[in-house]
Amino acid sequence: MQKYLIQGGSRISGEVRVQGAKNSSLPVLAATVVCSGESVLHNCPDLLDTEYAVKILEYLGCQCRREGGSVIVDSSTVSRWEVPDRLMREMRSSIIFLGAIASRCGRCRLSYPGGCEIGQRPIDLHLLALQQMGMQITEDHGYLDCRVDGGFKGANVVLSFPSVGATENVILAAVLAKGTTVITNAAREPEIADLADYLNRCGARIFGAGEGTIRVEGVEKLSACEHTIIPDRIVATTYLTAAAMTSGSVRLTGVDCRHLSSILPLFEEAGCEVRRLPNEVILETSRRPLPIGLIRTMPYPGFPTDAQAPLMAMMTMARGTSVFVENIFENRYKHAAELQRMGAHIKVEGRVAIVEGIQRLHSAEVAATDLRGGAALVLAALAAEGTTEVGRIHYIDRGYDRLEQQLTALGAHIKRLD
Ligand SMILES: CC(=O)N[C@H]1[C@@H](OP(=O)(O)OP(=O)(O)OC[C@H]2O[C@@H](n3ccc(=O)[nH]c3=O)[C@H](O)[C@@H]2O)O[C@H](CO)[C@@H](O)[C@@H]1O
Ligand SMILES: C=C(OP(=O)(O)O)C(=O)O
Repeated sequence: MQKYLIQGGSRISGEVRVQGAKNSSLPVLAATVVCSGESVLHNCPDLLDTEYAVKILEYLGCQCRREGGSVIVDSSTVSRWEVPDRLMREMRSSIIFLGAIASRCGRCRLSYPGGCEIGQRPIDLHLLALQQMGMQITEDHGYLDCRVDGGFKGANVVLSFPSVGATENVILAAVLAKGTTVITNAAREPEIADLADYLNRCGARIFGAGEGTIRVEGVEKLSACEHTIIPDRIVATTYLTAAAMTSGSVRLTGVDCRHLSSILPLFEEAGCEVRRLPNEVILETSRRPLPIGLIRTMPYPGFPTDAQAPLMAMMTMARGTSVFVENIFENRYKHAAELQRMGAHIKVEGRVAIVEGIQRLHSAEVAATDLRGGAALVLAALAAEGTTEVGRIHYIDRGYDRLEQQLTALGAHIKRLD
């Protein structure tokens, strides 16, 4: 298993172009199944998860190729409607293929999705909504055998929680449905709006994506298009944190500041100077971070759960105490125990974590527990005294495109070892 060796103490400084968003590229790759023809997806990050999505597309019969930062998918040759268990288990986003395949083929057979263990992550909201739209589901030895005889029908879908994945699945079912679908309490994440932008370019009629109520008028046919994936707001946060923890300075290019509106003020609260330009953010600081009183994770536009672990790493070395409340996933503090190995003072009680900042973290042998928890350990190692070994970095490879190259260019001492 590969690991990182990170010699801490260097100031992170320089410019980095932020990759395309994992959480946009995965549903958009799944959505290519409902659009016949060749989709060209620019700014599509090169990650383990996008590789898995491409493997699913190829299994379904699509022709896929990568040309630099773009992935090209020709879905005119889709010939299968099932996803094997080994591919379903590789990532959470595999479940988004359910709406897409059933929409295209009227049938779909797949098992429960895998991915990082940060909570139970049921798919009840996805299944309930798709059933309301006419899907019949039979459970068969761990597989879901799904049929939509006569195709999906528009429905009024009320989500009891604004689930990102359930909203995406309903949109994919609704674009080719007969009639109109209204999603109430839809997720408002920018990645939902990006999925809708792609589909609308292909001929879909989706209104209100990015808001709490989305209306989708079903159309007969969708034709593939060219689309550029939005920047990754969590990766942007990770690089900002690296600079903030090392008294450094970083200029992020290719970002959308609107997507960082719940995040940038927290860096200011931590004492960093933050400048917002149209597609850039510059962060500078020369001192240890100040504590950020209370950080509660919330659905967008609130503070994102995916940024909780990186910010916790930063607060371990703040000049005071901070409190985190994780409201989205019930088991998303696994990184706390690893940060403690590096000297961090963290007390976890259910959904609350109290982080008492210390002067300096020290090196240790630690292991990534999930994607963002792994990123938090890399950040802690950059700021720590000595050389830290971060194991199980395949979790980090799920979501970060060339992380060590980018950090090296910013002045970090980081090596990947086999
Ligand atoms: C690929 C992708 O886009 N992943 C993101 C997506 O995950 P994902 O789409 O899985 O997250 P959801 O918004 O669905 O989950 C939020 C909460 O709802 C619960 N829930 C969800 C569906 C369901 O059927 N039943 C149910 O109870 C989940 O267990 C969780 O507690 O949004 C999360 C919340 O912003 C992010 O952390 C993930 O990075
Ligand atoms: C939890 C995450 O992703 P996924 O939903 O793909 O597991 C994440 O990106 O932090």
